[in-house]
Amino acid sequence: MAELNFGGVIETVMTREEFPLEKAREILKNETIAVLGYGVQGPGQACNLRDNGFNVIVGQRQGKTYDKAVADGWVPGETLFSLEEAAEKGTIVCMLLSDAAQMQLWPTIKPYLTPGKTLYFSHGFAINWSDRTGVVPPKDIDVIMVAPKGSGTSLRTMFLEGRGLNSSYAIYQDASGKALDKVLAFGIGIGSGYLFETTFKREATSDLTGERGSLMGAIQGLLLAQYEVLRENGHTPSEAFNETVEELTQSLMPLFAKNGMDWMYANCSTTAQRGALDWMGPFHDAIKPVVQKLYQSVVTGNEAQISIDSNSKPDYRVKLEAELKALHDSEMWRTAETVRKLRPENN
Ligand SMILES: NC(=O)c1ccc[n+]([C@@H]2O[C@H](COP(=O)([O-])OP(=O)(O)OC[C@H]3O[C@@H](n4cnc5c(N)ncnc54)[C@H](O)[C@@H]3O)[C@@H](O)[C@H]2O)c1
Ligand SMILES: CC(C)(O)[C@@H](O)C(=O)O
Ligand SMILES: [Mg+2]
Ligand SMILES: [Mg+2]
Repeated sequence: MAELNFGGVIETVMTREEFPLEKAREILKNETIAVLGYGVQGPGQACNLRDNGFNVIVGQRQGKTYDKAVADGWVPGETLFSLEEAAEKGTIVCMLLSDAAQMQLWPTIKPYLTPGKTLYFSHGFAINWSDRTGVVPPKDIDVIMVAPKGSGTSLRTMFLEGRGLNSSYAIYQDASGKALDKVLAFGIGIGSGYLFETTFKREATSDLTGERGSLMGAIQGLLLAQYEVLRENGHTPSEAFNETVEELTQSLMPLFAKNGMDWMYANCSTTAQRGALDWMGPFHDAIKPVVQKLYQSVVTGNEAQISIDSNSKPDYRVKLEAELKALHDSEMWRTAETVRKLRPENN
């Protein structure tokens, strides 16, 4: 594994050069990979593995996502089964059900986890909060994780573009003595670029913090606050949206994605640089206590419990869809629809 310097801290990283696809195929050549769940990660991982030449089957309950699996070329009775049938046939059983469903269906899946099999996750949730989820694997199986650092949709589109999404990996149980080779082969098989070492606990807590924080929750909170202030002070929707979101995603984010924050700053006016450098402090100081509160809520298991409780309610989907519709129907995101149409490439 490569030893890389991350801002002065050395970490080990597995690269595709060191662990080529041929090696991954060789390691997993006798395995049947059963992907349980065909929501967001399921399709990304199952299709990438299939395209990379692995032996993959899908387990999915009947309904909309079952039909999506058929449309993606999975054949009922050959490569597409019920959850129970797939868990029985699979030698690597992949828990790509929603985190709440992994907990609910654990008593159904567990009997199929016979000695010598491997249980695979893409999140540390079920294992790290096993006191709340009840997911306690038998001792005579391997338990591994590859957690792509991004949406399953991006995992698939980046794979099709010849790119790769980086993932972290961890081993919870190594009954076979071969779990490391297996987890690395799996990570390369699903199309990861680089594989970062972690633990189930670190992945679970950092992932929940990230998605509640800067990746999703905090970004929407910040953008909305600025949009509202601009609107309350007489700016038009298009102006408020352009100065809050459109310029960020279209012009500035690609700059700092490519060459870092200083590069983005260097490509803006001295007026912008002075003001941004002055105001990053007050923003940091206002937000850090909120991030600290969030991290405590994650690490104590409170966030996991909220997720378990809400996801287990029968009207969960209906309520979630209503909340997402309210976001969609808000002035800010309706403005976004019109602004997106005005991108020259969309005309
Ligand atoms: N969404 C992502 O891109 C992403 C990224 C990284 C890691 N993960 C992790 O990957 C795993 C899968 O996440 P996801 O977002 O793809 O899940 P999801 O919410 O899209 O659900 C996956 C599948 O679970 C099935 N399911 C839900 N409830 C069920 C039930 N009661 N009975 C039977 N089937 C049921 C659904 O039919 C669906 O096909 C999770 O551990 C998640 O934390 C997800
Ligand atoms: C894609 C994310 C946000 O990184 C993932 O953690 C998820 O839960 O969907
Ligand atoms: Mg997550
Ligand atoms: Mg994540």
